[in-house]
Amino acid sequence: MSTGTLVLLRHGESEWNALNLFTGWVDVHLTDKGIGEGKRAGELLKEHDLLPDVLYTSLLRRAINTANLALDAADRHWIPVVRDWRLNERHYGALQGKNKAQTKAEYGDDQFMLWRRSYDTPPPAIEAGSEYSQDTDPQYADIGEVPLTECLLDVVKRLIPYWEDTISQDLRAGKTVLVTAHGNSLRALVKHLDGISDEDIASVNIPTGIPLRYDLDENLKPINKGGTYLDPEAAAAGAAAVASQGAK
Ligand SMILES: O=C(O)[C@@H](CO)OP(=O)(O)O
Repeated sequence: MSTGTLVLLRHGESEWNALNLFTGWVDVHLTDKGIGEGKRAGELLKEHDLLPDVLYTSLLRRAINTANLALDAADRHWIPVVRDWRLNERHYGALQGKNKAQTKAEYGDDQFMLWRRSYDTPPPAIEAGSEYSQDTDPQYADIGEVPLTECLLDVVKRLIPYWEDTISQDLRAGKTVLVTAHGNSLRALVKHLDGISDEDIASVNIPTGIPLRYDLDENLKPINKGGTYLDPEAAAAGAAAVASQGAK
């Protein structure tokens, strides 16, 4: 059987994306625009005859709800679903709930970029038990130690073993796999797939709500390096908008 097809989808715009707040593991809702993006993503899947056999999502409602909207629009609402915390967004530590523009103004461009896009420098840890910490959240009771902050390297360390054990196996079995997750958890996966260096990953940004298709060889290496967005123009505009967050 030939190797399956991978489709990555970042959730649609969330309420905290719209407010320009660092989000991480805070479980915020989609905006009306985000709901529309989820539906549009499903229409794109249908138009491109890219119909998933199985869905993987994080445990966060913005990814779960985006995937449900997309699959409903693509008439694939019935496929099996696997949800796992290892697909969660990067934990943003003490920055969770803080405004990006204010953080940039307060700490300066370099520190802001270091926290936001460096590979191995995590933001300061969030205080356990504080409003935007997940350390006492029953949702994560069985995962051992809930992170108090993460850099992208930490996400790679939790996500890639999971990828090897689960998603890869479905791809090797020839399935079309939809992974609905987050800006930074998908950056970790794209880094692994495309072999992007620790430095170059800083300039890779994933737009909300646009399916990104990867065709993989038998070693699960991309045949189309960087993948192919189903709406390339909207994806370029969306990625540029993510890159410039914090500017205002
Ligand atoms: O706030 C976040 O959790 C992420 C994704 O929205 O933001 P950033 O793109 O700044 O890493």
